[in-house]
Amino acid sequence: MAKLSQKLLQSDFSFPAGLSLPAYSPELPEKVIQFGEGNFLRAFVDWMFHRLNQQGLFNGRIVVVQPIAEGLVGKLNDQDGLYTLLLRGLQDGRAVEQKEVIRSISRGINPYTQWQEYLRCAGNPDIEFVISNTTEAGITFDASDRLENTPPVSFPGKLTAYLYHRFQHFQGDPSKGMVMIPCELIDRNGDTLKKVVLKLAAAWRLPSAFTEWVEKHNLFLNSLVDRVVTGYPRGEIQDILARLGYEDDLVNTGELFHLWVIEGPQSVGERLPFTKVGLNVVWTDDMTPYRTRKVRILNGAHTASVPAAFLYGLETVGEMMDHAVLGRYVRQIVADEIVPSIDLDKTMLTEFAASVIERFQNPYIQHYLISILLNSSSKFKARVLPSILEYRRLTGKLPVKLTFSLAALLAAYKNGVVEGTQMKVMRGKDEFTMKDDLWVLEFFAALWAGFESTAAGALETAQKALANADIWGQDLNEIPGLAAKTGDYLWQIVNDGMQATVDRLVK
Ligand SMILES: NC(=O)c1ccc[n+]([C@@H]2O[C@H](COP(=O)([O-])OP(=O)(O)OC[C@H]3O[C@@H](n4cnc5c(N)ncnc54)[C@H](O)[C@@H]3O)[C@@H](O)[C@H]2O)c1
Ligand SMILES: O=P(O)(O)OC[C@@H](O)[C@@H](O)[C@H](O)[C@H](O)CO
Repeated sequence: MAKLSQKLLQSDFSFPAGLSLPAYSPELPEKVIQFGEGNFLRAFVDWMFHRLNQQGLFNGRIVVVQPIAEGLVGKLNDQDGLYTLLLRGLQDGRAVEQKEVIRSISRGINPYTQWQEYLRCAGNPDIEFVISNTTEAGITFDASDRLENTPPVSFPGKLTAYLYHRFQHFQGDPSKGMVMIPCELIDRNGDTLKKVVLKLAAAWRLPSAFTEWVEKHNLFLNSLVDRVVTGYPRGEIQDILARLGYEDDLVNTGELFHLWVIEGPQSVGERLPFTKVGLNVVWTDDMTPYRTRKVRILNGAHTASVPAAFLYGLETVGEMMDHAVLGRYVRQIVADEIVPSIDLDKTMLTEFAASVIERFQNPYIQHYLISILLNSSSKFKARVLPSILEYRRLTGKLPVKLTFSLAALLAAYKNGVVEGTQMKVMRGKDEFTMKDDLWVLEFFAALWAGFESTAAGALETAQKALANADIWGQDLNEIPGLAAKTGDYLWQIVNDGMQATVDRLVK
């Protein structure tokens, strides 16, 4: 089979009916620089710019920078930046599949081997927007990072070097400032990125004129993204390629639903007219309610249910939703514990919760529980713990199932062995991998190594786990009753197994 490429698109190859092909020139100028070549950005931001270009409303393409040494830009360049995106779900009860070849990426740059090429982009006046999604681990201050590194290690380090080069190249021209729109799922991502860039500028002793230029003439917008992106469809790739009739190493999949909330001025919204092509992009001056709603309900429901469902023996979110016990467990968590813990309009929350349940049931996408399990401890802190604390503050009681979800998470590390940067754990006879920060994995490995298999041992394990303020942001033993209840559930999981424990809890 021929590989997807610009040449193939321009040939008389017979593409399948129903596949939408790009209708704009492959030569549009580069106007966006994007840090991250992962599944999410390619199924979301790059798809949105593609939609704008299809209507002639942006007329620009995206240079993709690989933020870490290993990645996909080689594969992207092999396919001239092209890839196939399949968006699938139910619309008014009907199965819908949108198949598109996306052309918005001009090329990929690996700054580890193409540093000068990377810096040349900073001197290109057409490139005015910076997009990023480097996972929650990406926007951090690394005191050991250096401007002299080619490239600096961290994403903010690379961005600071880029902005400094641009500042020098255009001699501080105020009109050459950039608009940064990070997509990382961290609170106020734009503000955080700006702080880290300014901290690096100070640490690197860059001139105050540069700092002033960054502050006055560059915008760092906060944004919130929402779409379930399931990535490369490994379980069905042969079937998909047979239907497409060509090779594509970068096939990407996701749901139809999408929402991008951007806290920024209308003037920028006019330069990025996503709403004119029917995209669900909201420009607002306060994204807080959108974020609380999404992180606590959608991500919270995932994080609070996935360890239990995975240890129960299930593989995907769809299976979990269809399961007699786990399906009820997730719905009860959302309706009875998460929604009541959020201090926002209840009708709006209930409607959003219903749409989330519907999205989780999407029969056309395979969202693997193991992929959601990644970095669960920091996700629990940001996405579930606030609901536990707020529920208790509002009702004086601990939410039963969310408390249980903490025990289920602790159980997921049981008897784990750290190998390299990952942890190997057994689920029955099968081995699986827990991926998290190494220090978190090492903590849990040591904790479970000292476990005494009794009810008292489970309580002690829970207490020690909850005492780790580096993980949870506070000593959770201070929450009355939480350690005792978590220890109790943990013992039930260890002694009776996950299946019997969840069955009992839900019934
Ligand atoms: N997949 C989804 O449904 C979805 C939806 C909304 C938000 N997100 C967020 O997007 C992030 C990426 O998801 P994805 O599905 O694209 O994953 P992915 O594995 O396909 O891509 C990860 C990207 O992050 C970069 N990266 C990883 N570690 C990094 C580090 N330490 N520093 C800098 N860059 C780093 C990689 O180079 C890659 O570009 C997730 O962390 C998630 O929070 C995902
Ligand atoms: O992507 P993660 O790993 O941060 O979290 C897993 C899911 O909760 C997440 O991907 C959601 O599906 C997504 O945030 C929906 O917009």
